[in-house]
Amino acid sequence: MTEAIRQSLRDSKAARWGALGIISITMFAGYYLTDVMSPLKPMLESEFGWSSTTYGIFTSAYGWFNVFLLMLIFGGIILDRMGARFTGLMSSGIMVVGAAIKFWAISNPTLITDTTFGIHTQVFYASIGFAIFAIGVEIAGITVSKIIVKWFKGYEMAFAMGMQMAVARLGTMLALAAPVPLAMYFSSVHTVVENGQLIEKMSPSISAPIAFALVLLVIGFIAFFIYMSMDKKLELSETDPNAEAVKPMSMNELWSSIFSDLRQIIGNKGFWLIAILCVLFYSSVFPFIKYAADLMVNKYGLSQSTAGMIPSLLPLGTLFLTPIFGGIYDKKGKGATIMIIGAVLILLVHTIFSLPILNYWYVAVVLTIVLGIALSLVPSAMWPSVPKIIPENQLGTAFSLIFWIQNWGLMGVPLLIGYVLDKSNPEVVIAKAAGTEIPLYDYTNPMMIFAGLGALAIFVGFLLKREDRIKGYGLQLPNIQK
Ligand SMILES: NCCCC[C@H](NC(=O)[C@@H](N)CCCCN)C(=O)O
Repeated sequence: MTEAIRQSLRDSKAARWGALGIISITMFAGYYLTDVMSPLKPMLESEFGWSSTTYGIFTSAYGWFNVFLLMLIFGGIILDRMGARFTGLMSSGIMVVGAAIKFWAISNPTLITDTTFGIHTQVFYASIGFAIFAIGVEIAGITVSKIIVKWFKGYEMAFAMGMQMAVARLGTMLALAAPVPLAMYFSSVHTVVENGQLIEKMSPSISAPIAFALVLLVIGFIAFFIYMSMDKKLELSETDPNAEAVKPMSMNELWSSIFSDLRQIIGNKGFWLIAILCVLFYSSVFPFIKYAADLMVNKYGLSQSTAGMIPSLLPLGTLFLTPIFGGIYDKKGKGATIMIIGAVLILLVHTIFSLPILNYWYVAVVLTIVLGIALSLVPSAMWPSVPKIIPENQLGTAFSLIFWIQNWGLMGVPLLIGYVLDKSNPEVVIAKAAGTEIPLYDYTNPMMIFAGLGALAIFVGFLLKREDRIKGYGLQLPNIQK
């Protein structure tokens, strides 16, 4: 046994970090497409006539198929049964298809005037594309998590997860900073009649940043092909030539193994606490990112072209901090405590954002940086804690269930925020309908919702710490085995 472990490919530092580098490219591209529309919200409103509710519908599409069609859960089951190579290739292919549909919808001006199922046809197809893409990016996320456990267990696992998340956040950062400059760079000039006069108008190309995403996703798809050969080598290096071949399962055995896995996972209280903490935490960060640029325009008086800059600082801090906190967890432990501190920061930041005072851009910068620290703390400890609660052969299913629960929040919260924003600002809705000058949105209520999620996350964090004490999961212990 010891001999077999010593000869495994994952014992080579270069091999495991090389594998991580390759799969990180796929996730980088996925995260870029996920948030590419955020800084474009004001443009979508002015160019295509979207409202905040429309934008909320589009954004919530991320969870439609994952949540209602249980795509994520199927993805986890497929991952545990078919393996990382098949699932990774399938999911990165789905990402490309979804992004292509979204690109087609956004770049097709003939869709602007019609409606489908009661919504703007353009929004409908863009949302369908985004929903398909989201199946891919979420299943790719769980696949990558399982791949990291496979290569790094007993080694620097939290650090590796932190590094992968850092590269993915680079994608988020690019998505917040690049789309407006890209849309402006590819803008076109056309002549319109206004007040009886012919005037030249600049129209930004909203589809250009999405075309860029499509190119990145194709590169990510190709990168996964390269990873597949490494995965095969890893498996060969760990296969015992004298071991008997595994007997294929009958259909009945397959179903009963799936149900037995599901039963064991959902009967585990630690799993539920991690999943609830996950949905509360992520719902107070990722949906916030979707509105952050708009918040900067409306609360802090920034121009549309610079508004994405401050939110892009959020992932910037996480690039360095997530691996650092992951490294601390690997060496010193204290996973539950790290998650609680992150949740406290969330509450603090969103409470200050909700106050109708301190409307200075530099306050927004400081708050965004602190939010970035929270976005480093919680994930750096949360994800490497899952393998301490769930056995490796059920990890794909467990990650997929956690992501599934999280997706309820990623889908519901942006929709809720868009709705609350329109409801709390009827004068904006009226002005848009009348075509008069649009007043600023008041973001107090949406930000209070985000703060409330942070408060609940702190509570659940303490429950998790208590459960860890009772069950001895080892969340407060280091990951590296000496
Ligand atoms: N190895 C940990 C993987 C989880 C990383 C986590 N991603 C998610 O939670 C996704 N379900 C949602 C991604 C949304 C992308 N903006 C993360 O912290 O990114």
